[in-house]
Amino acid sequence: MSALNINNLQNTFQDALNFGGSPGAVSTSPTQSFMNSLPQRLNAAKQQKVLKPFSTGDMKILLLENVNQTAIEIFKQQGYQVEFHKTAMGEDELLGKIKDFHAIGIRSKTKLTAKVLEQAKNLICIGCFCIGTNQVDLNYAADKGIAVFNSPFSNSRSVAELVIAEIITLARQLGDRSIELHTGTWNKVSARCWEVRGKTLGIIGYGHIGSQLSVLAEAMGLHVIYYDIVTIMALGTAKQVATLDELLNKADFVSLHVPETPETRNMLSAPQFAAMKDGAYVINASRGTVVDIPALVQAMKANKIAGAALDVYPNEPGKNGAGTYNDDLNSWTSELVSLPNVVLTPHIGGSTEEAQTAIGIEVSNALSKYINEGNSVGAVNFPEVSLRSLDLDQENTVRVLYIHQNIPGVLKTVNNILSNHNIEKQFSDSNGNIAYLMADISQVNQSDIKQIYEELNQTSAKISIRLLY
Ligand SMILES: NC(=O)c1ccc[n+]([C@@H]2O[C@H](COP(=O)([O-])OP(=O)(O)OC[C@H]3O[C@@H](n4cnc5c(N)ncnc54)[C@H](O)[C@@H]3O)[C@@H](O)[C@H]2O)c1
Ligand SMILES: O=C(O)[C@H](O)COP(=O)(O)O
Repeated sequence: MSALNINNLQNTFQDALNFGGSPGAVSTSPTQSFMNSLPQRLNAAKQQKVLKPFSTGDMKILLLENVNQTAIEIFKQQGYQVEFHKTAMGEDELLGKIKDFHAIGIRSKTKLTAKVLEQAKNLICIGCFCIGTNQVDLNYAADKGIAVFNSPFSNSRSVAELVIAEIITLARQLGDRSIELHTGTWNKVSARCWEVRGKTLGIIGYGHIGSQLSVLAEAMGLHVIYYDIVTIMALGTAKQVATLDELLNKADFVSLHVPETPETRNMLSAPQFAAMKDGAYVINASRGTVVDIPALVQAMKANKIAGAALDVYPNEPGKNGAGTYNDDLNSWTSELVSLPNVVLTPHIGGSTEEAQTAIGIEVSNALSKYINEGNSVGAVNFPEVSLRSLDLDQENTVRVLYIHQNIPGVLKTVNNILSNHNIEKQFSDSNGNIAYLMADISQVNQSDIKQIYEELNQTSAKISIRLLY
């Protein structure tokens, strides 16, 4: 049994991968019970037999940003070579390195730009071991036939819990009282300190995190309103409002939970702060570009905004350590840190043991299934294609993975090439400019394989081909 992994960029037979073992599937689920049973799940995932390349030692995976150890264990279990780094990598370092790897695992700091991906001649897939995927040029990756996976909700609860803590922290000025005592000042005050019961929380973006936050906030007696670009079912007694301005006019606490997009850039800036209630609070644990920080600083200096909790920033350091967060990265840092009732955290919304373990398992399994079987379910930039595992008991069966431009006539051409064999099963789907065909063909002799590859490689719509057998 062997498999060809042929990348269109080189137009050569690049890797010869084989696979053996019994077909199987590793499934994950994001529920609380899933999180509670993580150790058992990890063991199960490790023990489960999956289709895997025979020469797994050829697969090279680069893991950055201290991706959870569970991922390393699962990749090693597959037999892949793993290179692990605790920090993010800058563009120059990536440009020199990425061409050697078949897969890369990152979190929110490493930028996979078109310039970097252009050098990624061997890259099959990218794993974002987090929710956000804005750090990857998703369209460019798709155009190159590189599938991108993430973990859509494994850290949602962790972020929602952090925001709950911040709502009370801001209402009671806990950050300032703590700093004062740390520096020797006893300052027992009740002025402008409030209970949160009966206050209104305005949630911008009612997705996985926003809706989870809604449930927790109502349990503490907050009234919840939310604004979203799509109509979403309210949980509990929360109410969707029609406009952002309506939310800003009514909320005592405003918490942002939108992705980084062109539309969300500076979503809260001077006009939005002006529209908020006097003495309102702002919480941003989404992306640093969503809040115009200089405008926030002005609104706080004018006593319009009574406090802010920020977990994310327009420029974030790629590693931990003193001096990494300073005016070199963000020109407004010194003004922000000098304001009262400002809570600053270093992008830790999703940084809990539970979330990181769950993400490690989920994303490494998704990447393994894509590498070993071609299964792209869960990809964020790519057609989602899956076939049940290849029947390894059946002799002379080959799985064809053909990624191509989404233009008319391609399936006819490809099926013509495959037509001398028996097409056991086939699935094709498209997403924008990209289409992906997966087919299991039987009655294929060793000598046919090279010919199939060469004929597929001649097709003008081809982006990349892998043959698993
Ligand atoms: N601080 C952290 O550590 C941390 C952790 C996880 C996620 N995040 C960030 O939080 C974001 C939200 O996460 P999620 O899992 O809830 O995402 P999600 O996709 O489940 O929800 C996002 C919601 O925002 C809405 N939305 C999009 N554009 C909007 C706009 N212009 N106006 C109003 N609503 C809009 C969407 O319709 C959706 O309902 C992520 O994209 C990520 O950037 C940060
Ligand atoms: O997108 C996410 O999931 C969060 O921003 C967390 O990112 P991190 O894994 O880099 O902490």
